[in-house]
Amino acid sequence: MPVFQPAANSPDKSAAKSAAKSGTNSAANPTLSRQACRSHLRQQRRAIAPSYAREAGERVAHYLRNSSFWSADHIALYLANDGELDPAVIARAARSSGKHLYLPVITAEAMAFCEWRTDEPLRPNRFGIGEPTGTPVPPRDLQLVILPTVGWTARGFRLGMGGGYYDRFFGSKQASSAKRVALAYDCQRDDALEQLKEAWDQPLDAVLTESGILRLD
Ligand SMILES: Nc1nc2c(c(=O)[nH]1)N(C=O)[C@@H](CNc1ccc(C(=O)N[C@@H](CCC(=O)O)C(=O)O)cc1)CN2
Ligand SMILES: Nc1ncnc2c1ncn2[C@@H]1O[C@H](COP(=O)(O)OP(=O)(O)OP(=O)(O)O)[C@@H](O)[C@H]1O
Repeated sequence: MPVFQPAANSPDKSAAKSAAKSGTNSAANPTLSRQACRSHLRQQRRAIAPSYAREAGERVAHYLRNSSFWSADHIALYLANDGELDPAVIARAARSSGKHLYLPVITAEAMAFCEWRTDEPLRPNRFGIGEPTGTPVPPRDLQLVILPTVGWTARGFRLGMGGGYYDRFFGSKQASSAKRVALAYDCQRDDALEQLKEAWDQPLDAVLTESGILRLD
């Protein structure tokens, strides 16, 4: 049985601070800093043991089902890639409760969500992640969006893969009013990432990890 502990997150081990030490975290070049932090945090994420990952997937489904976020009937999530915390158990629980699920579908810059029907064949996007082939759902129809995460802070800042897809989705004119819950491991928390915040970064409603739900309201 894996042991679950709060993130070992001493300031010196933080991705943002180590990027600073290696000279990549200059305020003059926030893009480079983000890249350095992403690379460090993604490496850490990929190193998580499969048994820990499985238990974490069960735990986050348990926490979510016991939260007010579970009242949503239209839920966007993602197919795990690159060591991301896998929402598969959440997806199974949602399907057996009769909820509608949606997956991201990307074009060059934009992202929409299409319904993910049971047993529907998916088409890989340019990153090799499967996508449904139907019509995009109007963003206002989504009630809960579970976001893939590279890094997060206790104040609700999220660092993603760097495409800016989720920020553009939530920042767009027909913006979705869906609740935004980042799904991540405790070890992806690095409060020093706050320094990298930009005007376009969209706030989260909560962060869901193997330890519980951190609400940000
Ligand atoms: N599971 C999952 N689905 C998602 C996202 C995500 O972060 N996770 N996205 C969140 O926005 C969108 C896709 N964005 C992505 C951006 C970069 C890479 C990626 O693997 N990049 C490679 C470089 C590959 C290349 O340049 O061809 C890399 O950084 O190693 C994957 C997904 C929509 N779907
Ligand atoms: N609302 C927006 N309008 C225009 N450009 C944006 C917007 N949001 C993000 N971008 C662009 O997208 C790029 C990547 O953004 P960012 O580093 O925040 O991505 P991310 O949140 O890590 O990625 P993702 O959401 O795809 O996982 C930024 O450099 C910025 O130029």
